[in-house]
Amino acid sequence: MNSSQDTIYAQACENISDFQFDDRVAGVFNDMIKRSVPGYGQIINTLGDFADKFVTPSSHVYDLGCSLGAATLNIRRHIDGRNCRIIAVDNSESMVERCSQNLSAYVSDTPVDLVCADIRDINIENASMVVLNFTMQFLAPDDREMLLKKIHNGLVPGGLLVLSEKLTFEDAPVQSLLDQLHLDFKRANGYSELEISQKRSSLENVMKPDSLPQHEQRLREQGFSHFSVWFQCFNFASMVAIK
Ligand SMILES: C[S@@+](CC[C@H](N)C(=O)[O-])C[C@H]1O[C@@H](n2cnc3c(N)ncnc32)[C@H](O)[C@@H]1O
Ligand SMILES: O=C(O)C(=O)C[C@]1(C(=O)O)C=C[C@@H](O)C=C1
Repeated sequence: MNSSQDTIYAQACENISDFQFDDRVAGVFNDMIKRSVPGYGQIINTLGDFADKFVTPSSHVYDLGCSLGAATLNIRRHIDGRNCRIIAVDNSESMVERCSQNLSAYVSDTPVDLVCADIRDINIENASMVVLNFTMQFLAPDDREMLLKKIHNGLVPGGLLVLSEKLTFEDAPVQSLLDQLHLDFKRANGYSELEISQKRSSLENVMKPDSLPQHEQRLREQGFSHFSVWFQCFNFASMVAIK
């Protein structure tokens, strides 16, 4: 997947505006997320392995907040021949436009409905797998419960939700340690102190991470019977919840 280098926060800016998934971000997103989220590549690859195990014939797979289609592309490779349909949803027109180009670069017999919409407004039905890969953290906290309820209702029995999120920690020294390790990861990937601090300010009002206990409690309250963290690196984790 092509992407220019992310230099969005490289120049000092007087007023940092709230982070948006606009055309500028979409154009560098592949580079941005790989250099910002430790374990992103491994998570994307493993989504294909989950699909192998969970996606049942003639069912639906939902990729909610699909961005450039990295998750959809990987899952699709694993489920060809199962008569399934992937519904990939994002409310950023720039992301959807680029996602469409990325999807058409590969041949597959699994149709993808690429929808430019708010994930709070779509129907979920006959789903054997739903992916929320670093998307729910951008929803208003009050909307998360309703989204997870809708996902639970739309999953078939034994269906899988993969939920990846940035985390907060109730223990202050742990929070500080994992935050620092994440900052070191960004520095090692070539981001300057200015880039790191300007991006942090721009995300402050729009990205509201939860703690692991909050995630587990909310998922169980919405009816998920099985829950585990399957991957964690610093303050980023990916969880599985099974209906
Ligand atoms: C961090 S990115 C997700 C990365 C992507 N899932 C991946 O694995 O490469 C978050 C995405 O969610 C989308 N998004 C945020 N809130 C949304 C909403 N309410 N409805 C639909 N898409 C949303 C953004 O436009 C953005 O593309
Ligand atoms: O927490 C940060 O510093 C991030 O950059 C995280 C994060 C994310 O988790 O989605 C935020 C925005 C971009 O989508 C890429 C990465």
